[in-house]
Amino acid sequence: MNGELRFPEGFLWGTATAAYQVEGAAQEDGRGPSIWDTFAKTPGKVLNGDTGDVACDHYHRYPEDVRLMKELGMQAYRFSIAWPRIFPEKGRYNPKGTDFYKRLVDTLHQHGILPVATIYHWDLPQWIQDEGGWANRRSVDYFVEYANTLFRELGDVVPLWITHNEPWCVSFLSHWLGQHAPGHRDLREALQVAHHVLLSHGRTVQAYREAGLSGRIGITLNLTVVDAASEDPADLRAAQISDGNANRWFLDPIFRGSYPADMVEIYTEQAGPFDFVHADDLDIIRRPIDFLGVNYYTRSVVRAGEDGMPKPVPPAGPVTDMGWEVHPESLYRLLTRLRREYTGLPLYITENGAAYPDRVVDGRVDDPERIAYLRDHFAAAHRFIQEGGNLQGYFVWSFMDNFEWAFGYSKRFGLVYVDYATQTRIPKASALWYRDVIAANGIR
Ligand SMILES: OC[C@@H]1[C@@H](O)[C@H](O)[C@@H](O)c2nc(CNc3ccccc3)cn21
Repeated sequence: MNGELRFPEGFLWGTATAAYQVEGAAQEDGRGPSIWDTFAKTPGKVLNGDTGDVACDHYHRYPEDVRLMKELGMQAYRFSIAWPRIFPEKGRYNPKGTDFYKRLVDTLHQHGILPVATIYHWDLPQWIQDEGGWANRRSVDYFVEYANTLFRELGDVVPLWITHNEPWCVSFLSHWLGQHAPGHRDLREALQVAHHVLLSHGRTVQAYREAGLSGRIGITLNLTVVDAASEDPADLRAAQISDGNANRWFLDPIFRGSYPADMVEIYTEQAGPFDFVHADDLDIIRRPIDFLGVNYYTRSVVRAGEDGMPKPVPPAGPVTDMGWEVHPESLYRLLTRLRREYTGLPLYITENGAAYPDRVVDGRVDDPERIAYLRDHFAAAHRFIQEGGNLQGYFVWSFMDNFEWAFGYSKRFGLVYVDYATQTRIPKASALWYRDVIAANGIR
């Protein structure tokens, strides 16, 4: 059909969630507290004082949710595993925690849906934070013990593993900007956290190889395209610095085995010597992975501030309910850059989606903006594939509305609407549209 964009045979279409955002059951079956339980209960940190105590009650309703994924044609489901369910206290393994994920994965298999497990999606056990959290190098060993436990218990039923979701958010957003748990504002600590998270990634890739499992392992990075507000050299340099922080600080160690020199110079000046980087750390971090997960939502535009550092410029074009510019062409630009400058490995869009102020009218949720957003981003991905790009799958964020971190339940990213008062799920028009895209393996 004219104008139809078909994706390669075997292209993987899925959706994604994360444990703290959907599970609820915060104290069930031995789950211990995470830093997000602590953060959400701290006055002023999360809008309306919302918490993940109940969320979407996915812990109990996953059979219904998986059935709905199947009805909507989903081929894969990216979920995260809650570390505080597996090791609720120091040195205590909780098999009941693992049992939940065994039930979830078994249900996914029964419905022919591929399980994709994210080992860490921000819910650090509070007992580790009490020892300094990711800023303490000992967190690396705790993570490897946790990951090895998952490989032992779930390694033969989960084919795709993601070590970390968005090290940038775990480090800079949470320890420098202070917007996410634990809410610190210390650049040196953020750099130590970034390093230890990357080191734990490399150690876990090594552990996965040693476990001799037949699946694949990678990492998910939130990446963007940074444009300068003008051709003024100061704005161009500001964009370079912003790109260094957002993208190159993680891409370079993983794919080149070194931190970007321009950023090392800036950060050393601002935060002191990198004495937390040990001799063979970068060789561990750069251990070959099987795929790269890319979370893309928007591009950014920056100008130089008084100090020459990047300052965001408000979007000129259409934005989502998060205030993020809708810029699908930057997804194409990003993927093309990754292929040109970093890797020919398989790429997966492990998150892409949009929040809009969805409303139920006569039992239905019409979300034309989300359909347009997804269509345009699918088209950008298709253009990359047509030019030879090795994109192998796409996970829409999110399967259902859920706890949107510091925004609580005020932002709806789901393909499925959640009425939190009744826990009723209502597939939005975008879910029905996505079902047709998957069935056709393409867009019209
Ligand atoms: O904000 C939507 C999702 C969020 O719900 C996911 O848990 C998380 O993986 C996620 N990452 C981004 C993009 N990165 C980001 C940048 C600044 C603030 C928050 C997230 C968006 N999202």
